[in-house]
Amino acid sequence: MDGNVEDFVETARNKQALNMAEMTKVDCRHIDVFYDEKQAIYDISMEIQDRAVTAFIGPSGCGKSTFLRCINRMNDTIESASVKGQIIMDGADINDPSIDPVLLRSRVGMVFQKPNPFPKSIYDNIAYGPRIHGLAAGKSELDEIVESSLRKAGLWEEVKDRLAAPGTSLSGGQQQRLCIARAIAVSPEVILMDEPCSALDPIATARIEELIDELRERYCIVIVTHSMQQAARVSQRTAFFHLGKLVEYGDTERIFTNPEDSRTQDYITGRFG
Ligand SMILES: Nc1ncnc2c1ncn2[C@@H]1O[C@H](COP(=O)(O)OP(=O)(O)OP(=O)(O)O)[C@@H](O)[C@H]1O
Repeated sequence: MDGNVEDFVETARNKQALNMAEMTKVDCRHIDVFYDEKQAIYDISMEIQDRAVTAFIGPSGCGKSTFLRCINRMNDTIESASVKGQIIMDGADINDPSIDPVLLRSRVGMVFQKPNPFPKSIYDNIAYGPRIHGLAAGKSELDEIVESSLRKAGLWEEVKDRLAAPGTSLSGGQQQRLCIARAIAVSPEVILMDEPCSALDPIATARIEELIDELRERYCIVIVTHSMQQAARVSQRTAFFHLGKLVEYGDTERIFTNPEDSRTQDYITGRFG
């Protein structure tokens, strides 16, 4: 064998780490979405990796949010919307009639553009999901879930002495971290974020971006963003959408430095969009 045993073991560990990091979490196959007769998404297939951040970019109206909503069946809530194709998660198609969309949405959490805390206390915002899904056996377990979710969202130190205060009494950036903590509280596997920083100032945005970077070690994260800088800062993979089609998808660094398609190049250099 070339080299020493330590080198060999180290290489094997690195390979394993790489394989782990590159595992597919969500496999989207031939997705079409229609709003009544109008088609908004055309035959999109893509594999989204686990323990990584995938950014969806593209000009306004290209279908980023529509496609994102397919991943937790939020389009079911829009009467005119219909989705075709398969989305395989852990071996099962999430669109199969046997899948309960409410349970699915606890596995695939969502954070929206505008922070939307419930009109409840900070504590109850987090405790709500675990309560309805029966995730805590009693009060002390619920307290633990609330604390650990707030810690993971980087909010615990700021709110631990005011858990009974309304969620809406927090600043915009804190409210968005509260919504992230609420998503985390039901132990999701995937977190979808639809322009989560668009209502925040640069400091609150930086805090959320740091948080996304920490969370990617545990979750599969998909973020829709209009900010090229944000996509480049937080994601490992980037998908460029145009007119309802997936034009290009790959490692963020390559997409931003050496895109294959002229439409991607034009968009990232600000020539359109
Ligand atoms: N509820 C809806 N009913 C009918 N059409 C819709 C609905 N939501 C989106 N659309 C249409 O589907 C297309 C894709 O919209 P979508 O919001 O997914 O794009 P987007 O890339 O996320 O845009 P933006 O960056 O502006 O948020 C657009 O033509 C839009 O008008």
